[in-house]
Amino acid sequence: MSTILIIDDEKAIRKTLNEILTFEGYKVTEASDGEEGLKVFGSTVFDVVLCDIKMPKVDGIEFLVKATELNPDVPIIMISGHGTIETAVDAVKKGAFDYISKPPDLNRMLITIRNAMDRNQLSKETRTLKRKVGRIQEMIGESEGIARIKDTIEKVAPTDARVLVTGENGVGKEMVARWIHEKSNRNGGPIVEVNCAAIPGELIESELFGHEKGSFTSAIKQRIGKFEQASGGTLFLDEVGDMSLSAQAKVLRALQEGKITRVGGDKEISVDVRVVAATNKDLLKEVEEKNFRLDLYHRLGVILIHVPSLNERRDDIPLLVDKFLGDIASEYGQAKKGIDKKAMDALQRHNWSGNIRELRNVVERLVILSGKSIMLEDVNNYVLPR
Ligand SMILES: Nc1ncnc2c1ncn2[C@@H]1O[C@H](COP(=O)(O)OP(=O)(O)OP(=O)(O)O)[C@@H](O)[C@H]1O
Repeated sequence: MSTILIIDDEKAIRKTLNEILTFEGYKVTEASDGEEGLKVFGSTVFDVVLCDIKMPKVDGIEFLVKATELNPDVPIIMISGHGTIETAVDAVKKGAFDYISKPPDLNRMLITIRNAMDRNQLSKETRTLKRKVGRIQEMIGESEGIARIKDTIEKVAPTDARVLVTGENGVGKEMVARWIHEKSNRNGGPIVEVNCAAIPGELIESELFGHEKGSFTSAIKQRIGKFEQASGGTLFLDEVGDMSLSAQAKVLRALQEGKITRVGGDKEISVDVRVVAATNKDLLKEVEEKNFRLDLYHRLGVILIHVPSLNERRDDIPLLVDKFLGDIASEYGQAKKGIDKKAMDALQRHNWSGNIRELRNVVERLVILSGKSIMLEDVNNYVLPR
């Protein structure tokens, strides 16, 4: 059922609009001023908002500006009273979907709402399409290790089971997480990534759970956290081994109860999120050293997927080299370069230290520096022995 938020300080108007729209089959929520409107808007996603311009505390324009910052996708229709038409036009310039005049003409109002709903639907579809176009790359590899991973992904993706992906840097852990999401029933929803190592300890909780305005010095406005953003989809916690113990405790609670509380807030918000985590650390060792909670380890690692390093799956190297030769050629707008068998054998035997990213860099270097075709001597010259 499509949802509408009505914000108006005049009770009679709210009541009338509510009755009409409920009769039309919409689910309606009311707020009596911009401040209350922002609170409700911040905790629920509506399809359309109807907002009066002249209101006490936070007026319609202020609501529009703040709400658009919080979620630019929800169309907001301004309700303009006598003398606020100019402001209404201004509001449209500021991003409002449209405006209707008070007292509203019933047909025009319903058409405007229908159009707003259509635009909302369209932007949702565009997002889904964009996700599909920006599709994740194919997972290359026929080695036993990769075949087992692909098989596990097929089995676990459609369940909501949590998965912990382990392996060295650059082995393809993120790719595994993206495929789990892609093959799951949540693939219409978002996959939201958090790199726990890249976020300073004191900010991680606000990053994950969001914060209310003023909850700490730099919290100048309300912010939705990654758990909420990922609702209906998948949350990918990368480098989970680097998360602080206090954030671990909150993540554990979120996983146990399916609820989060924003930093500085007191309301519990339900989230429907599947978590896939990844780490290059030995988490059980981290548990022994008291850097990681055992209970969280068990919560995260229902299914364990270990991605082997490149040196442990040498059979895949020729396939990866071939794929990169193709990718690089199309990036450069050139014909795909050939590679001599001896050169390929040398790449396959090479002692790789930096996994797939290093392999790709090496292939790119060879494409740039070698002649018509990549020869053994190019590999000897341009790939440092280890
Ligand atoms: N099997 C594969 N086939 C093709 N490309 C791959 C494969 N595995 C990884 N890649 C590519 O290698 C790069 C590194 O992969 P990814 O980011 O998934 O690794 P990671 O283990 O998550 O790395 P990090 O530990 O640095 O987060 C990416 O560009 C990815 O597309």
